[in-house]
Amino acid sequence: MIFEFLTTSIFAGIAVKAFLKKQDLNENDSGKIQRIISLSGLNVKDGKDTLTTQLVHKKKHNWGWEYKYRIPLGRSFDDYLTKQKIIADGLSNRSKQITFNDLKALDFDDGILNSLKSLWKERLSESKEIELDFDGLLIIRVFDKPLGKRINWNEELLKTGTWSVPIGYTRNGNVIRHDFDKDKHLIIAGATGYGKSAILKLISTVLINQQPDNTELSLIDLKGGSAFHRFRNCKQVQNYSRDPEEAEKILIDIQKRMNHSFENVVDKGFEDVKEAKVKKRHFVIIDEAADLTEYKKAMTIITDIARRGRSAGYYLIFCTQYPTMQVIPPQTKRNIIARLCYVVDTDTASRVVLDESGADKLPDIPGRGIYKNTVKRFVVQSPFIANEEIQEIIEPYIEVVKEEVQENIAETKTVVTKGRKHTVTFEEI
Ligand SMILES: Nc1ncnc2c1ncn2[C@@H]1O[C@H](COP(=O)(O)OP(=O)(O)OP(=O)(O)O)[C@@H](O)[C@H]1O
Repeated sequence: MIFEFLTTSIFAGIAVKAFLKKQDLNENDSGKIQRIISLSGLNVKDGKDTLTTQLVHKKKHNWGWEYKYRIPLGRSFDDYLTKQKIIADGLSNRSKQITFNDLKALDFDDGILNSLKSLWKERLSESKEIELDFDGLLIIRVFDKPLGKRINWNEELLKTGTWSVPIGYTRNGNVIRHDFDKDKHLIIAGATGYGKSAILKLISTVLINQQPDNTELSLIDLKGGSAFHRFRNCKQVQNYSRDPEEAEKILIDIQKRMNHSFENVVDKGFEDVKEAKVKKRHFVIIDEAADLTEYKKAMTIITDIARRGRSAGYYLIFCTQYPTMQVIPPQTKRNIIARLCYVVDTDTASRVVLDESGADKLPDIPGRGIYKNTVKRFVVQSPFIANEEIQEIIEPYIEVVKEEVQENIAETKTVVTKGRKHTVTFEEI
């Protein structure tokens, strides 16, 4: 009884203190931001005067705070973007916010002290996330909670019968989707290890599941890895290659078939396959596109698919770790409006992919990216699908062809014919 009274009082005390502290911290963020901005050299000297960044407005939202500042003459929004990480780190500086909900969510399997200690440690290492924007005033959004570092795949993300695939979750829990029939091709970029292959596998799995009879895939995996390997025998996969020379031949063939589709659709007066009520869609997925830059014919065909494939139902998913003008030629880029950019090393790389800075300022989290389509721009955390989950979803569509494998195990032989793999006894052969 006494123990219960004591623990309840301690928790209530901590919660009230945390709440007050949080209010105080948040209220103070505008001033703190101004200080960080001044200290990072963004004030402007004008004769004897020093022009500073002036707070004009601040507003509390359910996700955090939005501050608006007037920037001094002589400074541009880009100057502030270059300081985004400094501002975020300054605000994260040892912010210890324990809320009542955190306490409620604790399980005490490890004992009260250990549970509190690990919660405290978690809060200390948690960093605040911010976003910068500009609408004539500098807008700084400070989020109460960071976006999840890993959001696992769940089957509710599937939309059977559509060409819409999940790209990521926003901070308010909305799922952002890329609809290939609407937004058509997609460029995916990001530094090594930030989730490009993971999202390509997710997209392939979702397309196979949602439209098993209408999806056609050409998987070109030039990274020398094995990202697409498990898909190679799916009935939807028409081409699979890990070699650039072979990839070029595949692209030549795809172009011929695209021309045929183009004649059937556009030359007959339809705007695109959707209007012509053609059901099939062909996805050309290239990872890593930089390895094709030496292959001029392949690059020309890629540009052609980007330009005419949108009507013909030939959609390009163009993935690279090296976003430069050589790898993503301007003619290709012009025809691929939707972009997904994970963390990149430089401002220039971010601009090549998104036409704006920002992906270089994302926190170092795999799966964290900026997705832009014709309408909007979102910071997202892509869902992560494990290989076992992929296998389970694609298993019904795996066919093995033209191989005959002999296994001298007992008196059986595994026969692989067009269709499913099955095991028979020697007498049956
Ligand atoms: N959406 C995600 N959420 C959480 N973790 C992820 C996500 N995507 C990838 N990861 C983690 O990052 C690792 C690397 O991801 P991935 O192989 O997709 O990177 P990549 O960008 O393709 O790298 P590279 O170009 O070097 O092949 C994965 O093994 C996984 O552990």
